[in-house]
Amino acid sequence: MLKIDRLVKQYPPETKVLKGISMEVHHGEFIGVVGASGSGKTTLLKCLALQESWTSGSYYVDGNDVIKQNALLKHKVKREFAYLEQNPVLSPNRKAFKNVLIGRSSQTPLWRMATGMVRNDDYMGAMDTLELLGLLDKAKVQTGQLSGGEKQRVAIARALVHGAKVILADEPVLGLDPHAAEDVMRNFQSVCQKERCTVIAVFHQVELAERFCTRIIGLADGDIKLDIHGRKLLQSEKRMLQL
Ligand SMILES: Nc1ncnc2c1ncn2[C@@H]1O[C@H](COP(=O)(O)OP(=O)(O)OP(=O)(O)O)[C@@H](O)[C@H]1O
Repeated sequence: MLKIDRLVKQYPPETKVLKGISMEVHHGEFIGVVGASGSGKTTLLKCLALQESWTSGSYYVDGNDVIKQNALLKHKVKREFAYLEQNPVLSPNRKAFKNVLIGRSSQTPLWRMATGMVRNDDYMGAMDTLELLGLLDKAKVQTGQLSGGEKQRVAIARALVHGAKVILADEPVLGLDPHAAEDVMRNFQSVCQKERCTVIAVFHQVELAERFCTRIIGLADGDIKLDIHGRKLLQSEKRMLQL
């Protein structure tokens, strides 16, 4: 479904952060990206989400060359891919479902955004997604009053609500205690399985990637140094990735 061929990302004047990443991603995979701080994990996700330009390389989505083709295809990719940023910003004074609705804003006419009049479909979509994430009972609670794990699930719901096929999540459980992180990950995984999403997620904690991902990619110094399926990392592999 995704084919990345020799992706190079260089920031001016000459900081080469990604040095020629090649990989294929198949439909339904749940990939964990691990690596030491500064290895290029966030940059990789941003390039895949087209939030960052590519210095060079080819990118095929369902066989279409995204880099070379027209703006329409880029727009389609951006719409069908959800990018869940590190530390997502939520409005604490809005109810949880209103924060989720922001995820549908690209499909909402301006006048509705301005007047706050929500279409029934949008409302139902937000509530359905919150239910899938086990948060229906908190849908009308002010977001600022939710726990860290609940806020994280609101952010995930916001990313999911526009029916994304591919989810690119940067540290989806950042800052949560192990118990809450496990809970959020379990929800996240089951929703993605149910909705048949493909996921690429960055993790600081290798154990979470080992527990929830079907495949683990290890980055070091801007390149893929490890690509394993269905098993834990060996101690020697952790040392190589400086984890
Ligand atoms: N906009 C930018 N301009 C210049 N250099 C950048 C920019 N963004 C990132 N970098 C550099 O690219 C390198 C990789 O950054 P990136 O955020 O991708 O790493 P990471 O593996 O996600 O790190 P962490 O685990 O600490 O979040 C870092 O050395 C960083 O300083």
